[in-house]
Amino acid sequence: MKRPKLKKASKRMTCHKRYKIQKKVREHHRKLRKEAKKRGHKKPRKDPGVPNSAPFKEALLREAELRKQQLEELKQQQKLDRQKEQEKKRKFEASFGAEPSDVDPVKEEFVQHKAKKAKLAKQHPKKLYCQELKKVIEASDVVLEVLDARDPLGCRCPQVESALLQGGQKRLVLVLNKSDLVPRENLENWVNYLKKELPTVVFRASTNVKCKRKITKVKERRNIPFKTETCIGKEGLWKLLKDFQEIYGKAIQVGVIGFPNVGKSSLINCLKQEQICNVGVSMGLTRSMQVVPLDKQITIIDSPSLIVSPVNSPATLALRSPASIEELRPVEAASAILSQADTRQVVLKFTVPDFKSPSEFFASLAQRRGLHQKGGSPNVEGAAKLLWSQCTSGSLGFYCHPPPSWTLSPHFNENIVTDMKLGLNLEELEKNNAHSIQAIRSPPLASSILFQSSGMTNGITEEKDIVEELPKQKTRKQEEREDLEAINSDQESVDEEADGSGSNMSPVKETLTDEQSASNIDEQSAQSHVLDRKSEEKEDAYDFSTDYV
Ligand SMILES: Nc1nc2c(ncn2[C@@H]2O[C@H](COP(=O)(O)OP(=O)(O)OP(=O)(O)O)[C@@H](O)[C@H]2O)c(=O)[nH]1
Repeated sequence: MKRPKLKKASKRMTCHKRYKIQKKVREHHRKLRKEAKKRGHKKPRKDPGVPNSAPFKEALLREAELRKQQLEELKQQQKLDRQKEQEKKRKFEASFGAEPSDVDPVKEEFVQHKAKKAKLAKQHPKKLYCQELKKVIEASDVVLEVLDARDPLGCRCPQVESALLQGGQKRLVLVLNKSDLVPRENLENWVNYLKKELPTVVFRASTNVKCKRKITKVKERRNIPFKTETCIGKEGLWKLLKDFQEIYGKAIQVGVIGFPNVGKSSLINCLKQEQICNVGVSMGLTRSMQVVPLDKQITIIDSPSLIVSPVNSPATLALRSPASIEELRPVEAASAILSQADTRQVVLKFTVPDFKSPSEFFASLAQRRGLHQKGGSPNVEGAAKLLWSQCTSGSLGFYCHPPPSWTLSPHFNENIVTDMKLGLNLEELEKNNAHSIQAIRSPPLASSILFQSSGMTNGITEEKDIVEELPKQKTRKQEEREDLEAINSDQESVDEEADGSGSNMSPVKETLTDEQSASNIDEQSAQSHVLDRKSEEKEDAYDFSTDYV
C-alpha cells in the first residue's frame, strides 16, 4: 500500500518571531558592512552609465561589454587552473604518499607538526603540558621556579624539583612573585626561610596593561606600550642571570616554570619590557613553550603551568588547578579556599556580616557586590566565582606564615644546596632583595587575610600518571568560539612566519585577556557568568545561525 505523503510543516510563525528574524538579519548585515569598512573596503561606486547625449554611445557600450566578458573569461580560466593544480597535488600525494616538488617540505612538516599538536591539545591537554614542560626543563641551564608570595610553599612542586635535579648541571632559583600582595614582615620572613635552601629573588611583575579588547596577534600585543616602573626586582634577577652566564661561560637558556597564574608570563614580559607573552586572569593561558631571547647571551623560555596531582587537598586543587572550577564547581572550590582562611579577617576585608557557613558568606558577598539572580535573590555561585578568581589572580591579598622551624626539603641534601649557590654573589642578591622589599608598597598586616597553607603541592611530571577527564559535551556556541580561535591562531602563526619575527616555538594561546583593573575584571567575569547563564535560560527556540545562511 502506498503510504500517504507527510504534510510539509508550515512555515508560518508569529509576527514577533518573524520581526525578530528580520531584525537579526539587518543587524548581521550592518555588522558585516561595519567590519568591511574597518578593513578598508569601500562600497563600490555605481557606474553612472553613458549619457544619451554622448557621441558613439553604441560603440562605447559594446566595448564595455567586451571588456566585461574578457574579464569574466579570465576569472573562469584562473579558477580552472587553480582547481587543476589542487587536483594534481591531491593525486600526487595519494599515489606516492610524498610531497610533490612544488610543496615546501619544511613548511609541510611544520604544518603537520602543528596539526598533531593541536589534536593532542584538544584530546589530552595535560599530556601536551607535560611534554612541553619536559622540553623546557631539558632545554634549560637555569630554571626559575615562580612562587606566589601569598603561599610560596604551596607553589613549590617536589616532583618537578626532583626531576630537575636528575637533569645534571641545572640550577634552580626561586622567584617570589606577587610580593605586593603580602605584608612586608611576612615577605621578609619568607625570603629568610627560602634562601636557606635555594637562591631566592623578590619580584613584583608589572600588571599595568590596560586594554579592554582581546588581542590574539603577537604583533598587536607588542605594540602595547610597556611601563616598567611597577616592575620591582628586575635588576636583581638580571644580575643573577648574568652571574649564571659567567659561571657557565656560554649563552644560557633560562626556563620559567610554576603553577598556573603565579605570574610566569608577567615576569618574562617585565624582563623583556614588552608584551611578548600572554598574560591574563584565566588559569592555564600558556599552553606551549615560548622562547624569548633577552639578549645575545640569555634566552628565556616560558612554559605551560605545572600539572596538579588529584591527591592534593581541595583548597590546593581550587587554587592551583585550572580545571578546579569545572571539577569542584565554583561554590565548592571557593568554600575549600574559605575554609583555610581566617574568618574574622575575611569578614573585615569584604565588609560582610559574620557568617556560619560558606554559603551564608557567598550570599552576603553577592548582596554587597550587587550580584543578583532573576527575581532578586543573591547569586551565590557568582559570588563564589568572584572570590575564587580574586584568589587565583593577583587582586586579593592574603598571606601564610612560613613553618616555625626550617627543615631541608626531603628531596634535597646539603650538597645540592651548596651546588645551587656555587659561584653566586649571594650578598649582592640579599642587598637587592632588601631594596625590592623596601620599594614594594605592601598591604598592612592588619588588613590582610591569614591563610593556612597545605604545604608543597604534588605535581605530575610523567605523562603516564595523567588521568584525562572525558571531554564534556560542548555547546554549539563553544564549538563556534573554538573554531574562531583556531582560525585566529592559524592567522597569527602565518603572520609570524611572514614576519620572520616568531620564535622557533610558536606560542599557542587560548585567549588573551589583557591585564585590567583586577577587581573590576573579577566582578565583570562573575557578572558575565551570571548573564551568560541567564541568557542561556532565556534563549527561546529561535537560533539565528541555523536559519540564516
Ligand atoms: N598583584 C600582582 N599580580 C600579578 C603579578 N604578577 C602577575 N600578576 C597577575 O597574575 C595573573 C596571572 O599572570 P600570568 O603572567 O598570566 O601568569 P602565568 O603563570 O603565566 O599563568 P599561566 O599562563 O596560566 O600559566 C595576571 O592577572 C597578572 O596580572 C604581581 O607581581 N602582582
